[in-house]
Amino acid sequence: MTEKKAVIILFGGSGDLAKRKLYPALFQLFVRGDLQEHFAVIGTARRPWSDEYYQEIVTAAVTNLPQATTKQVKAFASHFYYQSHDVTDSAHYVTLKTLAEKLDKQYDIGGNRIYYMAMAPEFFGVIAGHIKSENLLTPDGFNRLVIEKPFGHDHASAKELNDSISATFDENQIYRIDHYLGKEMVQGILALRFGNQILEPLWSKDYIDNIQITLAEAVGVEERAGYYESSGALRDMVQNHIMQLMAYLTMEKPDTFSPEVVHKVKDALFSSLHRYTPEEAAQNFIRAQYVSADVNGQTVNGYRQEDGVAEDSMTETFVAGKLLLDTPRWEGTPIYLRTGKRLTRKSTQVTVTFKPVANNIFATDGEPAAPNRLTIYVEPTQGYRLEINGKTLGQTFALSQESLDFRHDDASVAKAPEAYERLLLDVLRGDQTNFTRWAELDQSWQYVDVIRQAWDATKAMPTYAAGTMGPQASMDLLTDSGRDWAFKPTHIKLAD
Ligand SMILES: NC(=O)C1=CN([C@@H]2O[C@H](COP(=O)(O)OP(=O)(O)OC[C@H]3O[C@@H](n4cnc5c(N)ncnc54)[C@H](OP(=O)(O)O)[C@@H]3O)[C@@H](O)[C@H]2O)C=CC1
Ligand SMILES: O=C1O[C@H](COP(=O)(O)O)[C@@H](O)[C@H](O)[C@H]1O
Repeated sequence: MTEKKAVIILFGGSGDLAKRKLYPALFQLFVRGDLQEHFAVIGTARRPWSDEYYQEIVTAAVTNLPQATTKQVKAFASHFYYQSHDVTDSAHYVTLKTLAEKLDKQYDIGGNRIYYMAMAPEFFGVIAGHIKSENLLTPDGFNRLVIEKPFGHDHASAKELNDSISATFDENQIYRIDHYLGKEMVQGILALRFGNQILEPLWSKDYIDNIQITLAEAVGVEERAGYYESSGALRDMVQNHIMQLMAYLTMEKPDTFSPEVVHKVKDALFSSLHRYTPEEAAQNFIRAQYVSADVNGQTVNGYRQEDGVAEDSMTETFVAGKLLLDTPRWEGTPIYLRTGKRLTRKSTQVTVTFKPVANNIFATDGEPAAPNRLTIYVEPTQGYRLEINGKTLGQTFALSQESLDFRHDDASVAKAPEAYERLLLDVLRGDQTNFTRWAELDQSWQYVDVIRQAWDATKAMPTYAAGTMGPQASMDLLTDSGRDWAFKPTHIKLAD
């Protein structure tokens, strides 16, 4: 493995994301040797911390990780420096530049810079503007911008944001994070699709009846009402994570596995989203909000009773919908998606239901054979299950459903890199495959805006009881065409 070199300037160094995700991910890269001697992190935020205090914060964030030894943690934390900095004040960028140059020399980095925006999105454009106006970009090595979600609030604000960062960074320097793209089993969709001759030729409307994507969460809004109230499930989960999963499930096969080619086929896929009129969107996408319920003997708050949520909040905590693609491969094949908070249990999974065999010669009553079904378990379980028909044991010839199951074991899952670790390594390596591009967001925001527009035209906010899999209307989306959600958990598990 070649050691990676960079000065990482982290805007929002005292924030929750930095402490919970970024420091642990960087530490794992350090332990694995991807980062060794030639890196430095400059954390910035307004609070007046010293380098020593900042290093204590970083130490606390990584000290309890399973692989952490005191020696390693100390060596790791010594690479961290702090600058008190208000991102709106251009004078601070001058000192930031000087410090970055000093550390570049000290650690023999060669001019590489990563600018990580772990702050509220309203600051993204301001920071990018100052990086340019105060000449922070280095001519010698690489300059890469990592930008957190949410990337905009709607199409107009996403475009405005994109224009503002694009005034400083080229598209090939921008790494827009969608942490689902860093998940093992999301990346595994590509392996499954394009690495198996038994699947690849069947992956189309000719053989597949429907695809279902579920991102179910057991938790409620937690402490994030401030953000979630203005977001809701459609913007928080559908526009980004679900759309990305959908693209990996349905895009054409890239000729090579390179970022440019993967993005080219993804761009084409996003351009083929079948756009609904607002009336069609209202029929094909439903929303709802969770209400209080007794779950496993405990009363669980409804969304409107959560801290920071308005009593008359019109924010949806659940979305289900039917999406169509205008491509020869998928014309007419429904892709059902749903996501929500306070559902029966945490589970991200995909189910691909194949069409039943034509002319079931084993049926005496003309009944079709059960359809084959492939389930991809993304999280917390990670693995696959293929349901097939076999002969029922015994004398009479009848079909019975059997399954081929594979699960990654817990120990291997625990050892595998976490999403942020994978993505940070990709940034260090300069691999943009697992990041989103503007062309995709351009399309997905336009798609989602129509749904929002349709919902905003009505005052109705349907509800579902906490601990269930959403409202009846979500089931009706499928039952109307004789289908059913494949994932129907019964045992409620609100805490993981
Ligand atoms: N937390 C999470 O799990 C996730 C977060 N994200 C995204 O990551 C980003 C950061 O989120 P999160 O860490 O939770 O947010 P926090 O509110 O915890 O952190 C915000 C950071 O910004 C700093 N800050 C605020 N205003 C200024 C300013 N004017 N100048 C300089 N620094 C400032 C704060 O420090 P100070 O107050 O000292 O200035 C703090 O370090 C957001 O875009 C969020 O949507 C995405 C996915 C998950
Ligand atoms: O981006 C987000 O994702 C989380 C769910 O992520 P997961 O990795 O736990 O599946 C969600 O809770 C949050 O609301 C959203 O902002």
